[in-house]
Amino acid sequence: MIKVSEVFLKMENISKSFNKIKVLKEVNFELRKGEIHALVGGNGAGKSTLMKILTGVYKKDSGKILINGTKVEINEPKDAKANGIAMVFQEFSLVPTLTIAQNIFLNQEPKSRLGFIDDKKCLKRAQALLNNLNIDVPPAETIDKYSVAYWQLFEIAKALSYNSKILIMDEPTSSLSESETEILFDFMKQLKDKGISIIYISHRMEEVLKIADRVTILRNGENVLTENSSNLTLEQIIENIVGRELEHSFEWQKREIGRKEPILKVKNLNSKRYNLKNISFELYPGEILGIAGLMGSGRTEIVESLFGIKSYDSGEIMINNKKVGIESPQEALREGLALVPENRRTQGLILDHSVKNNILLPILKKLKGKLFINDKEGRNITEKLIETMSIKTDGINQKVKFLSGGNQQKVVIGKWIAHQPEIFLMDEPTIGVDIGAKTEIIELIRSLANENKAIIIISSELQELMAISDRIIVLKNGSISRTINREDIFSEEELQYAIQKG
Ligand SMILES: Nc1ncnc2c1ncn2[C@@H]1O[C@H](COP(=O)(O)OP(=O)(O)OP(=O)(O)O)[C@@H](O)[C@H]1O
Repeated sequence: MIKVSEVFLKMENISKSFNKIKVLKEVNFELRKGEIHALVGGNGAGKSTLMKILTGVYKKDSGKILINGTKVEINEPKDAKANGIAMVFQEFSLVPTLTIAQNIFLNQEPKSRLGFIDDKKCLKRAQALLNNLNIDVPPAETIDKYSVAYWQLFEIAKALSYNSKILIMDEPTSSLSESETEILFDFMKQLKDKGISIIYISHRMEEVLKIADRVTILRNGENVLTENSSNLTLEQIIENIVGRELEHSFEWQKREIGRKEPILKVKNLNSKRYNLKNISFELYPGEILGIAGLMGSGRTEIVESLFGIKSYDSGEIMINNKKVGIESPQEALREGLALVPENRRTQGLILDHSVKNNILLPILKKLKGKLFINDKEGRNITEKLIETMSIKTDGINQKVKFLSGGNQQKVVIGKWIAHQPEIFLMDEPTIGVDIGAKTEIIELIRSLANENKAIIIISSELQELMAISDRIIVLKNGSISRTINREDIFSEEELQYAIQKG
């Protein structure tokens, strides 16, 4: 066992500005050998920027970095790699059709003397690495046979393949189920015992308290606290992140819904390709319907089928008692649906466009005056949304790619709110969103429902699902195993049990 005390990495007085705006203000951060150190903070607090400086993606304006007491210069990614610093990517960079070994050594394949890729050497090295990490899988197998939790482990193995001593993990559990998270946490504890230090970025505070030895909180580019996690409570962490008491909470409120005529009826939806079996349910105006289930249970497939992204073999979708045959997102929009997708980077935003253009995109037609687009109205809508959703941006013309992850997510939601659909489909709408904004988004969804909008929400965060849903559909292997009124569920554990057992 490594004794967690030796300071391994020190970042001293790190400052960084973008366009004269200081996003890091003399930040100090320290990492011990064999330590799991959580780096937390609100959206735009500066976590990623600090880590991008450590990994050589951005250059710091001032401050210094020391490893084992010696000052190091990290000016580009290869300097970070040479100093044993590796980032585990949240958006997986693995290729499903390649083997575990090929994925681990992708772009750094062992070569034969003649310069060809040496598959045997690759397999042997992968086996040694996997053995060392106690990952019991055959390296010659393709990775598509494994669950996302294992993909995470392969990503970590890949990061460790060049002898990294510091691992940076950015929201690693956001697409993992509870049991998969356990697999990852056990693995992280093993790495810790091997003397590897982990910087753990997360917006899930219960997990932070569970896995981290110490916690550093950034707020508005400043380090406001570094403390042993055993000395901290959940409330203290949240208060320091937000800088004030939370305005809203995760408490469930019973809402009255007039269940006369459903706005949406789904009857016997089947899809062999996407493994959906006899999906039938109804959604009422003003209702928030939660969808719970494990990864791969068919949650995303249902909303994508409704939105015309995925096709289905048989079944019926009715909106306002009229049968619809939605075959594309454009048709779905016309029928009054909107989807906040799970993967905002590829499906939700045009990163090179401004906040304003992204928000106005779905309503451009509505804004078109006789000859030109009504710019003033567009600006007003955008400014109002930025304010109500507390989107942290330099202005309405800032390119979305320069916003922090959580603020990008708010833009995705904002753009569909501006569109004012009758039916909202939301797939993990608060992934990457900080705790303060999460409660605000929950409140916002409630107010949409109070305006009689109908909402379907998928979330793997049960606390969130319990806080917001009026009814919950539980999915198992592509079928609805149960539909439960929220008032009949008394604890998160009960819902967890229903999800696992069906
Ligand atoms: N390349 C850039 N150009 C301009 N501004 C930037 C750039 N990168 C980051 N910023 C700004 O710096 C601030 C800090 O962003 P950063 O991504 O570090 O936040 P974060 O704490 O990681 O947030 P999140 O939890 O949302 O991921 C934000 O206001 C962001 O808009």
